[in-house]
Amino acid sequence: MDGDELEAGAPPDPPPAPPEDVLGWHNLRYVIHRGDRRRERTILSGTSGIARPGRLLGVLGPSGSGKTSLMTVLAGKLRPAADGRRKGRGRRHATDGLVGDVTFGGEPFHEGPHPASERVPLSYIEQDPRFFSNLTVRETLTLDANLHGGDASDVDDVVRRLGLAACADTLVGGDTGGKEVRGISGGERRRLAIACETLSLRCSSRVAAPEKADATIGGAGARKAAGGVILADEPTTGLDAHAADKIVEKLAETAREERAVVVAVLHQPRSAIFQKLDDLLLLAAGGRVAYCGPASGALAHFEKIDPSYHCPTHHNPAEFLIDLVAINCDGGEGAEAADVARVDAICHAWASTGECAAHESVPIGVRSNGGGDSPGGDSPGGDSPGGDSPGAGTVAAGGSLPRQQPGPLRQFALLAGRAWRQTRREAWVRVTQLVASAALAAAFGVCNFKVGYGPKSVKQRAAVLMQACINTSMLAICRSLNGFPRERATVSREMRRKRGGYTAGPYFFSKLLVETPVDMIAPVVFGAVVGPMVGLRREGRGWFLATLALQTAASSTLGTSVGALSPSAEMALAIGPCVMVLCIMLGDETGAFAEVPDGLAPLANASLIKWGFRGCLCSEFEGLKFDPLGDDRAKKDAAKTAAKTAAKTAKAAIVARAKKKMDGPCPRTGEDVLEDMGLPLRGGAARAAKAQCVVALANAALTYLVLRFRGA
Ligand SMILES: Nc1ncnc2c1ncn2[C@@H]1O[C@H](COP(=O)(O)OP(=O)(O)OP(=O)(O)O)[C@@H](O)[C@H]1O
Repeated sequence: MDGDELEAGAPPDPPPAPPEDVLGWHNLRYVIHRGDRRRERTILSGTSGIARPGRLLGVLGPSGSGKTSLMTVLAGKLRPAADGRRKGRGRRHATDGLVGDVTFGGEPFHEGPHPASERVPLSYIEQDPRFFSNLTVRETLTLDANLHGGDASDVDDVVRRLGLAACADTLVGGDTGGKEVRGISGGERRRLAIACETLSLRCSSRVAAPEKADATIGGAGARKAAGGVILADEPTTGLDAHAADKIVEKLAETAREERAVVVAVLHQPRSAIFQKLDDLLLLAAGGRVAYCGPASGALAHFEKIDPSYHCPTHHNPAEFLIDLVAINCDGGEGAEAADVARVDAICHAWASTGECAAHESVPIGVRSNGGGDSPGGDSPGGDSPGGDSPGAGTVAAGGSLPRQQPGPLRQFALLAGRAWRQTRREAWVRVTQLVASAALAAAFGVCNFKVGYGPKSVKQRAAVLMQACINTSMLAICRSLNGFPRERATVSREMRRKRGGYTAGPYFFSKLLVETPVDMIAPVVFGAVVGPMVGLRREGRGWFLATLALQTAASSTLGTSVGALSPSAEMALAIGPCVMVLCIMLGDETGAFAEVPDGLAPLANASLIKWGFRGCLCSEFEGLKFDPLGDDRAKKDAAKTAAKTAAKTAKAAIVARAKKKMDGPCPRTGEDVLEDMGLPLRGGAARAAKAQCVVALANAALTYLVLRFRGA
């Protein structure tokens, strides 16, 4: 078109046809080197293929053929790096290399400044999906819907569609930090995972226009945006045939109804499951592609390669196909060579097809309708539910925004509600803590009953206070080390969601706000029992209890920061107690555990035990009066005996002997004790409380930053 035509008002070129929402992977090559090149292992070798919207693609192949590795790459957990090194979480190897492209709608899916995965909802259903154990199925889905800006009608709909109505009010169960809670079955769990992803796709795909805000997918006033991508890694493993069948049925339905690209790795699916697959990707060892196209055309394709590759009637086609590309290493050299030759021939046959060439090219023909590139004459574009309207399934410019995603405050409120439910339903943990704390306090009280005000009571008081401090800290740190890292897997999945996810702040601070006050109850009960039994100074008991409560907060946040920094729950549990012992060593003001060298003294300021113990000491000894001949228990007994058996002079002699037995000279006041320890004589408890708050805030800030920048 020349300039004259433009000036004459000729219509401009029509905009290019929107790219079809096809997920493609092109020439993926993933090699692992173990130390040197001779120990190179090829996991994926030139793996290419496509998955179409509205269709369920089943990934089959013998064990070790690279199915999970491929899913990891598609999910973006493993990405090609410019220098060929492996990126992302997990173990790193010196020369690990992944090259190739993953595209969606012809655009890079994970790479580049604006990857398609930023606007296309992407879900990864793990083999063992994790949820909060003390929430019911409905509560889990409702929270998900609310985080996506959806409502109860969305929840009701997915509950019905995924067949979860019967267990909607059952606890999900499992272990997220407490005891193993009995809950829904394995199959229901997987269906719940699919329900969550369906909900996510549905809410995310809504058109943001206010007048259409309440339209549901497929209903008036709404149109389907990019249906999203669901990747399911072995969703049927460990389930009985019927439950596995149901899962695949639901995945296929989700693909159709949400117009999503659904890719599922399946292990030895039975015939009924194979029939439910729309498309099939068959991998041989090393991630080599033996077939990628409509499942209905697979058997014909192999028969075309060699008529002997004919699947006998009544034979499970999935098993037949997997056997066809499996290499039997136990059958002797000859048999193995024959298997290798057969698999080579099959993979070469696929590599020479036009479909394979189309899948390999980047970007592949995804911008066209793509209906003609399927083998076996079966046209995926033709029968794709999403293919009925050219406009349907296109991604709105800039992505279709979901309806009213909740802001941080709303997220905070929703997550605080969940934390509260989880905490409330773990009442048995709290009751156990309370009983254990009260029993421990009683034991302490009996062993140090009414220590009195004699010289010996100085050590006894200090010992009780130190033990109270350590007990409080251990209780709190164990609780958060046990709970926090375990729920990280669930939280990490939720936080990573592009839509309906939440940020570190609302999650962490809602958890802190709900759990910490509840965690404070047991130590306060401990202090309330120990104080009167031991005979701690009555006026100082308020500060004593407050110090224990703050100690709980500081220790909980220390536990969460260790949990956030540790890669796994097991490592957190290994590191946490060591950190606590270090805190005890550095924080012991009496020098009973260790003499901290001067060089390490600044480090001691980070010890929460130091401030907790100091707070307890100051609250106890400030204003305390001692009596060298007073009501020390030993002396009392001695004096009583003396009164009965001897005259006044004899009594004096006994008292003198008792005094001699005591440890050193008796201080006159608590301030003498504080002075000896180098502690402030006035207001020490308040200053220690401030320092405890600083330690707690520093740990909370560290946890927040780790969650914020590294994710849960
Ligand atoms: N990080 C790694 N280091 C070493 N080997 C690896 C690594 N990742 C994958 N492999 C190897 O690559 C091969 C493919 O692994 P992958 O888990 O993808 O296979 P799979 O087809 O999913 O197997 P299965 O069906 O048994 O689950 C396996 O032999 C595995 O041992």
